[in-house]
Amino acid sequence: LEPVTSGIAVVTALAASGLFAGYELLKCRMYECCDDRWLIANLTGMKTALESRLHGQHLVVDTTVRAITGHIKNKNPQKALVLAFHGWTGGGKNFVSKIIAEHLYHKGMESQYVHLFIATLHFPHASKVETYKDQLRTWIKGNTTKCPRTLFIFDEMDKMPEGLIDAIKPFLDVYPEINGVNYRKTTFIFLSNTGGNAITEHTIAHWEKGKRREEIKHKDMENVIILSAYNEHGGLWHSNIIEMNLISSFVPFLPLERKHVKMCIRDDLRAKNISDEKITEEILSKVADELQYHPPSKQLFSKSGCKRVSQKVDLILEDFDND
Ligand SMILES: Nc1ncnc2c1ncn2[C@@H]1O[C@H](COP(=O)(O)OP(=O)(O)OP(=O)(O)O)[C@@H](O)[C@H]1O
Repeated sequence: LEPVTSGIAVVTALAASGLFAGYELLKCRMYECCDDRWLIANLTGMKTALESRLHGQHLVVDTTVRAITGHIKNKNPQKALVLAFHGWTGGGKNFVSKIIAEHLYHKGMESQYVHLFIATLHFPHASKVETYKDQLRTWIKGNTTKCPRTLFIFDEMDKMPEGLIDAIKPFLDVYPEINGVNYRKTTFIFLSNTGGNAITEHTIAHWEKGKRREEIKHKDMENVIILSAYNEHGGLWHSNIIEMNLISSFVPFLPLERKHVKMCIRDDLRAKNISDEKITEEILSKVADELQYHPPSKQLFSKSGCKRVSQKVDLILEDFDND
């Protein structure tokens, strides 16, 4: 009887594992899994979307696309990808993060493999920095274990308790693995307003020399940002992550000019189903006039970038309804 019993056991085990594999396959068709079906890596689409939807940020498109493409295409990257987005409010840092998420994950920002931390929401008390450090390490470890290609976005880095981000330094370094977890395929994006003033000053100096905005080089701006991020108070202040060169790329967001604001206004009107023939230069100017520009003597850049555009457009939508 013995060979028969063991034979039955083998068949049962095989059937069970077959059933389980079938169930997993079916489950991953319907629900998000950490596989190629859901981790779409649409790099061409990402480039096209950034080129067509992001206005006035030539340095961002270039550096971001290159860094992400290099990291994703490398089957065995040496370390996690760490991008530091710096610039004034409303220049598109969150917007770009969203575009990246949408082209790397089928479910975009809704993906369970995309995590957004907002400093004032998740880490509001400087006195609790030690607790936050433990929570952050546990959270990142748990999520990277679930899916190695996870995206972590940290918004408001400038408002993050100082020293906190250094807790994740080992995850950003070149270790093959830490306690059995490999962090090298993860991507971290840090969003920050630090460096915004320095970027603006540099952009004004460039403009005063009569040069085109598109001639501003990433290399010049990168040094400007590193100094500001390290010396201005905020999450990266005197950070080991900068000292140890663990940031793969510092990405400068330039202050937006009136002409870029007008492009954002046009996008917003189109998104609100206003037809192109109704979007006149007069309308664009009318909305653009609602925003504030500086420096006072030159009125070059929108103080809030494109951030308040949608609200301002809402104010004139009634004019279209009455047409
Ligand atoms: N360069 C841009 N091109 C096109 N649209 C933009 C650009 N910058 C901002 N926008 C629009 O303005 C909105 C607000 O911008 P966003 O939240 O990305 O700015 P931010 O740089 O993250 O600001 P903050 O530093 O205040 O968080 C975006 O959702 C987008 O619609």
